[in-house]
Amino acid sequence: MVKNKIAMLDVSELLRPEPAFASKPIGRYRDYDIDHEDPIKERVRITYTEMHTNQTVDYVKKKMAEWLSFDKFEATIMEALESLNDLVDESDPDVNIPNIVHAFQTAERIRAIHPHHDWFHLVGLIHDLGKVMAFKGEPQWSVVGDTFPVGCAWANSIVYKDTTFKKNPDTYDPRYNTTLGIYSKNCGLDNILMSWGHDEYLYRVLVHNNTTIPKEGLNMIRFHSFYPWHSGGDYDFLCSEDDLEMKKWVLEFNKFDLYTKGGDMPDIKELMPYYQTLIDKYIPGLIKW
Ligand SMILES: O[C@H]1[C@H](O)[C@@H](O)[C@H](O)[C@@H](O)[C@H]1O
Ligand SMILES: [Fe+2]
Ligand SMILES: [Fe+2]
Repeated sequence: MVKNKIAMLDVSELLRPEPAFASKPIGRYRDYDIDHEDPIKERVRITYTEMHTNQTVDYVKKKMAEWLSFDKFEATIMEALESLNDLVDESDPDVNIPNIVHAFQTAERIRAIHPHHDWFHLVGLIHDLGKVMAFKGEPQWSVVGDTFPVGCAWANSIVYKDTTFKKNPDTYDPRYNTTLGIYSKNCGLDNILMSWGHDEYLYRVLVHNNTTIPKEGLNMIRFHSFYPWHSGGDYDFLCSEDDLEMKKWVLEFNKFDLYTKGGDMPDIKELMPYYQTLIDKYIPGLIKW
């Protein structure tokens, strides 16, 4: 069933040509070089330093217990989206404007390339909505940025890996600092503890509220920030065969998530009615967050 739906997507997209819509040269995205004189680079570096210092097995378990009771507030998807007007993501070297613009840029480009998959347009629009946690007391380092598994050794492709984990107690914990750590080989991504952030939270919110977004769309949301895996070439040993199959679709999503950053400003007001119809179709009404 799931496979059929995936097969309907345009596979030529999977060749990952340089997306024609990228607004700057591809190599200029995701620049995490350290430059203490550059205020945006410093903002990004500090956010990751706090994240990599504090995201531990115990921390993730605590956050899951706290957020996955879905008793924090109620809001429609559109209300949550509008709140992103007030959020500038401090982990992102490519976006220095409110996240709602990024939501519409991602969604509109997906819509242009995959016109027939309306659920995919919606995934583009809402994929970062888990960032609402930042308005409910979570520091940005616990909400935004790339994700990575806790409970096993930090992989080399994690950004700033060599400098930012030095004060994290799990770095020195023999239960957690081997390649496999607490996991078994190919145990499946569903069975690992990921650093706490907006991906897992939104995925769980959608499932809890009985969304009808197809599985491949839910996985795009759940793993879109797992760059060390989908783009860094690490952690395949934790994956099941299904996970490896799914990676192609996460990468397909990533193209739009990343390379639309800095592109044309969407006319949000004009686009709202179309996206409201998608919300009504796949995740209507008041949502428990
Ligand atoms: O800084 C960005 C941003 O926080 C995105 O929402 C997240 O998905 C990316 O992984 C990250 O690099
Ligand atoms: Fe994101
Ligand atoms: Fe995003």
